[in-house]
Amino acid sequence: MAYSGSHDLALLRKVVVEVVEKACHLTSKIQKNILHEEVLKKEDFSPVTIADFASQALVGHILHQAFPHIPMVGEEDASALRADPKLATKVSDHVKEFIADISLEEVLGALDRGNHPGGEGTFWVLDPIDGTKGFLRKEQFAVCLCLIENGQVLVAALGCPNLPIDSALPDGEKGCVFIGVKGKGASQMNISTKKEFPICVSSSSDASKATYVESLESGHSSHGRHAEIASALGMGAPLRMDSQCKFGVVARGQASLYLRISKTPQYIWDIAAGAMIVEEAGGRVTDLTGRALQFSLGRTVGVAALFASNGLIHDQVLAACAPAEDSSHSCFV
Ligand SMILES: Nc1ncnc2c1ncn2[C@@H]1O[C@H](COP(=O)(O)O)[C@@H](O)[C@H]1OP(=O)(O)O
Ligand SMILES: [Mg+2]
Ligand SMILES: [Mg+2]
Ligand SMILES: [Mg+2]
Repeated sequence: MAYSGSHDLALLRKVVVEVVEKACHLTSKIQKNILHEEVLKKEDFSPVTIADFASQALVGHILHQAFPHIPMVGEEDASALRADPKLATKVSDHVKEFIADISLEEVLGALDRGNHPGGEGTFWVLDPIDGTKGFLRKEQFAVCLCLIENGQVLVAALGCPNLPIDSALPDGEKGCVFIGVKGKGASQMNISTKKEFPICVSSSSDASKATYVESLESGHSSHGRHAEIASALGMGAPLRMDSQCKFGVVARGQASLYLRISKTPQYIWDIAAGAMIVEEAGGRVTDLTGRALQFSLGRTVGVAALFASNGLIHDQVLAACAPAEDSSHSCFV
């Protein structure tokens, strides 16, 4: 459906793509030589690195300069860095490679811009590195940014520095950005050449011939439950990869289904950008009962289990999910 609001979507798209590209360069550079002491554990034992902090500070600062009145929901904040001045300086030095005159206090302030609670209204949503575990394994990760207005994602970009540009050439050139604009479709851009082309989901309506994709980490979603659903549909083995790159892989038709059956409510920064890009590419993203995801509830989408498909096999997947699904997986609000 065409967007009829007051935002200049072309301008937003330009800024979003440019800032995600910058964050891809920054995080890729850090990924090459990341040190053990540059990785912290959060309260939930998940890792966070200087690259996550630097990426959020860079994106937060640039967006604030361009759109001072739009707040941001981001995964990270500056509290760990305020307690560790040495690490804070390292982060700041990385950001300075892109914004020469930024001060340490501005870096910390830009990081703390991620503390917005979400809900109704207009705000950015940023996951500065989605798939930090993949990032540390030197595998897939994504920089995920979108703008939400009253629960609708208007513009989204997924920067995937390590994803092969052509899925038929897994050892070929890597590094792409998936882009979605409300009502205008989705595209894939090559990070180094800037070449861009429209993408669309697969045209396969036979679930038994479809490829599905899931997290590489068995602790992030239930591989066992995914396998039961896949088996009911007659699907083969999954493709496993870290991060929202999985949404990109569905959006460009490389896989027809992304299953994410977790036990914890999903954060909007883990879902919103990728889900919108799949929808703009012609696919569908819902919870296991077929309800659309809600991005105006706060910092989570309220559900723990969801899937993205090419649309054509969506009802078949819903039917396969239905019999054994525990209702406690579906709603946390
Ligand atoms: N225990 C967990 N359960 C579900 N998701 C998690 C868990 N720990 C981290 N995540 C988040 O899951 C996403 C990665 O999922 P995947 O396994 O599909 O790559 C990331 O957003 C990651 O956060 P982060 O952004 O910090 O990497
Ligand atoms: Mg994290
Ligand atoms: Mg994430
Ligand atoms: Mg993250």
